[in-house]
Amino acid sequence: MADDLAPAASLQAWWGMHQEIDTLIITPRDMGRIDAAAAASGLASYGLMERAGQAVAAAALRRFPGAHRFVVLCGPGNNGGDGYVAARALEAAGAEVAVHALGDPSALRGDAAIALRHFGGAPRALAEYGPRPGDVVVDALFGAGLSRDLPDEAVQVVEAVRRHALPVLAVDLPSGIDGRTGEVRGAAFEAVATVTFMCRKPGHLLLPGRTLSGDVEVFDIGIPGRILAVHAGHVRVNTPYVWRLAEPQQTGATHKYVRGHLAVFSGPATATGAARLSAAAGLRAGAGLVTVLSPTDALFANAARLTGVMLKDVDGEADLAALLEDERLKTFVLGPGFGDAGRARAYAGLIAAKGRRLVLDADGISAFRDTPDALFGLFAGGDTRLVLTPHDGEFARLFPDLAGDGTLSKIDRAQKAAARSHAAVILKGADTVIAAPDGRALVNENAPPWLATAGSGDVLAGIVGAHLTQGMPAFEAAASAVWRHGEAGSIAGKGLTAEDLPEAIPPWPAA
Ligand SMILES: NC(=O)C1=CN([C@@H]2O[C@H](COP(=O)(O)OP(=O)(O)OC[C@H]3O[C@@H](n4cnc5c(N)ncnc54)[C@H](O)[C@@H]3O)[C@@H](O)[C@H]2O)[C@@H](O)CC1
Ligand SMILES: [K+]
Repeated sequence: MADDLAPAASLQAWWGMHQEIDTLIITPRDMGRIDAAAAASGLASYGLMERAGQAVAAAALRRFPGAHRFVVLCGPGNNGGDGYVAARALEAAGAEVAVHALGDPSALRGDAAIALRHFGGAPRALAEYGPRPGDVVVDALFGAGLSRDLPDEAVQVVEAVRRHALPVLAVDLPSGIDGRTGEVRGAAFEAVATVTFMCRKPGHLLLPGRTLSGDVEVFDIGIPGRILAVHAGHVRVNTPYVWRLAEPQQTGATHKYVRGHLAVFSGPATATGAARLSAAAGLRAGAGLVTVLSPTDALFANAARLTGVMLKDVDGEADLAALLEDERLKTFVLGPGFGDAGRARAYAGLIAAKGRRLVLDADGISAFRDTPDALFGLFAGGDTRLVLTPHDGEFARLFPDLAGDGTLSKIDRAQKAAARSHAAVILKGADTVIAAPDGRALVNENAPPWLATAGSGDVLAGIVGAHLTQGMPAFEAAASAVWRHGEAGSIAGKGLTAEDLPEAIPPWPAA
């Protein structure tokens, strides 16, 4: 199994065409490379720290004009250094400031030691901090360098601040959030807002870090975009910038077959609704034609409830094999409400053998729980023709080792799964990650919380299918589907049901 990601150099060029600095997601490891490159280019690193700390102070003053006191908590690394700069700037602005340090400040090195020297004051010990009403906490204990669980001393302060319900402004990341994974290491501050530098980190977008970061402000401390772009990895925020060049062309001459024919497999008579939701979403999302392929016993149930979408009796492999003779049927959605695992495996095999594209969702994914490698083998080689849309539970069925590896972030899991399965993987959740076999990954952030409702996934599968059948590459088809699905959730609004979603799928965003 080739799990090692070795993104091709050409990917850098791929991103280059889609480059927008504010869509970059920089891991702490990428940030190390960027720091080194910035230093090599002659940028003075203390200048970066000075601008970072000043930005934090400005945010504190702007966000908390009524603060009685700013309590700056400074850690043993450069995050603490930012804190000392901020403390100095807050004092210069006339605010009341208290500074408490974790560890011995005289042990600070490099830029952080310079920042302490410029601050000039003597920080008190962290354990001496006694929360008071009116305090605003500026959390500069740990940022990108957090490498293990928070020490007890810090945990106690986190708890005291929470007990007193004091507002927290975090520097770079709330202390305790792992910047690479978004996980809590022992305990973490819950920030009203976080000021981070240049780009967001995975910990700002992946849960629970996303929630605990509050509003994230990204401040430009002066590292040239060119350096960021070259040394960034292959993770971005899912925005139209990433896939707009792959959007299907809508010309006056667009013909329904040019826009592609999508087929969605229905489950048995007792479970047909999921397929119809997918089909309705596929039609709305731009497929020229959509057909529900129904087992014979479910034909009536489907026929009574379909308009616009066509219906065909497909009740077994022979029927499907015959249907696959029609070259215009390019894309299939298999899984929503499907039920029959044996039949799902057989259908997937036929679709793969005929070189068609497949969105495998729900029961279609679970059907391969005992033989995931058989599925991955079906779609190996050539362009990516498979899109997998698991939630965490389904993911664990196909990739139990990845699901159980606590060292991996959600981004890592999706990337490794995509490489292994030769599929574009949509790892669903409030922080959906989309990954390609070549190592590209996107984190989605436009989904409102109420989108997590029964049937929502069926709609998403249909949108992916519509995009694939219009000829979009799998990764772009998947990513743009997740984005349009999120927009549909916002448009349909709070209290939506999945039935409301197809109607609410928005047009493509203006290029
Ligand atoms: N990357 C950049 O270009 C810039 C980074 N800046 C700041 O620098 C920060 C990163 O600085 P560092 O790499 O020094 O990292 P941190 O300041 O986040 O923490 C690293 C220090 O904490 C120690 N440490 C890590 N986990 C610990 C734990 N659980 N318990 C006790 N000690 C622990 C490490 O040994 C190290 O001394 C960023 O978060 C940001 O705030 C800014 O100064 C602006 C420029
Ligand atoms: K922090």
